[in-house]
Amino acid sequence: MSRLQVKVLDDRIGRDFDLPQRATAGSAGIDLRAMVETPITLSPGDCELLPTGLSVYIADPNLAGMILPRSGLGHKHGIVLGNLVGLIDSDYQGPLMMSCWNRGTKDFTIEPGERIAQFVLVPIVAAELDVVDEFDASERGAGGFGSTGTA
Ligand SMILES: O=c1ccn([C@H]2C[C@H](O)[C@@H](COP(=O)(O)OP(=O)(O)OP(=O)(O)O)O2)c(=O)[nH]1
Ligand SMILES: [Mg+2]
Repeated sequence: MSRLQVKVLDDRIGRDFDLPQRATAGSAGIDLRAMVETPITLSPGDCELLPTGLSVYIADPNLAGMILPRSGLGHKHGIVLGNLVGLIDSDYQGPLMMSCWNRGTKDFTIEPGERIAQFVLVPIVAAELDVVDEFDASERGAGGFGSTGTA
């Protein structure tokens, strides 16, 4: 288990709402709460930047954070992320924000403290770019975008 530094920016966390945590011991993600002041209704197509009430400092450049949708909200209600996936740099120390997008067909109301997305830590391979004139030949070469067929 790794450690992650977190600042609580909203005093309702720890008082009215638990600090975000894993729903089960094996959960990959930590659910993030929408720390809005009042319920917010997203009409179909609406996208709002919502605070999590937290900032995190990952510190290790070999790690990054990702904010991902929750599958139940995404599949059943069309509530996903406006940036599809949020990527959190290891040196970012600002407020952790969620871009929340209603890609569905009905209004959806988010209550203060509702868990609407999840945070995961992932390893990063930081590569330097080596400029070359030719690549060593590979089996695929430049084929892509369906070049191998579907069967
Ligand atoms: O869903 C997100 C995505 C990003 N961030 C924060 C953390 C991240 O480290 C920073 C910058 O994100 P990114 O690099 O994706 O955005 P950018 O548009 O390239 O901004 P910048 O020029 O600041 O890098 O914004 C969030 O809080 N939530
Ligand atoms: Mg950037």
